[in-house]
Amino acid sequence: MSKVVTFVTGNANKLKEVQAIIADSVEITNKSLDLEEVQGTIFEVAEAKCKQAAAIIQGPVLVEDTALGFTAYGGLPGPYIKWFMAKIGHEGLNNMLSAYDDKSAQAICTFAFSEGPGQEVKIFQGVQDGIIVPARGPVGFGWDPCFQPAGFDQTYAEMPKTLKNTVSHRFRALQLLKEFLATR
Ligand SMILES: O=c1nc[nH]c2c1ncn2[C@H]1C[C@H](O)[C@@H](COP(=O)(O)OP(=O)(O)OP(=O)(O)O)O1
Ligand SMILES: [Mg+2]
Repeated sequence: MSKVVTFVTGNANKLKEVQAIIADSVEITNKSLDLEEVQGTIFEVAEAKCKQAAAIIQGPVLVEDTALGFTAYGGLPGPYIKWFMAKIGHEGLNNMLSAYDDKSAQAICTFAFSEGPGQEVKIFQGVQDGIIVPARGPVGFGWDPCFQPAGFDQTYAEMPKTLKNTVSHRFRALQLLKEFLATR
C-alpha cells in the first residue's frame, strides 16, 4: 500500500501550515479541490469530505475541516465559520458577540484520514481555546486577526508563523495524526 498521503484541500494557507508542521514525518502531496461540505457536526463534515476525497484519489487521503465556535452561541458558527467570515468579516464576528460579555471561542481542527475508498475513516482533533477580539495583525489567513489564543496577548495573526504553528488547534491535531501515521 502506498505510504504517500494526498492532502485534499482548496486552502493554500492550511496546506502551508500542515507542510510546516509535519513535513518531516510523512510524505504529503496535495490536490487542490473544493470538496462538498455536508451540514452536520464537525465529525460528520470531516468524515464526508474524507470519503469523497478517497473516491476521487483512489488511495490514501487526508482532509481537514476547521471550525470556530463561540461559547455564547453554543459552539456556532462552528463548521460554518467559512461562510460567516466571507459574508460579515472580522468586524461582523465581533459584532455578533457585542450583546454578550462572554467573548470566548474555540478553534477546532479536525483531520480525517482514510487508506482509500471503503476504508475506515480515522479522526484526529485539536482544540485551542481563546477569545474573539477586534482584528489585530496582518490579514492573511481567515479569522487569524480576531482570534487571541488563551495564555497569549497576541492574536494568531500577530504571532510569528513559527509560534502559531507550535501552539495552534492545527498543531495539536497534527500531533495526534503524526502518532498514528508513525504506526501505519
Ligand atoms: O488556522 C486558521 N486561522 C484562521 N482561519 C482559518 C484557519 N483554518 C481555517 N481557517 C478558515 C478558512 C475557512 O474560511 C474556514 C474553515 O473552513 P474549511 O472548510 O475548513 O476550509 P476551506 O474550505 O478553506 O478549505 P478546505 O478545502 O480544506 O475545506 O476557516
Ligand atoms: Mg471547506
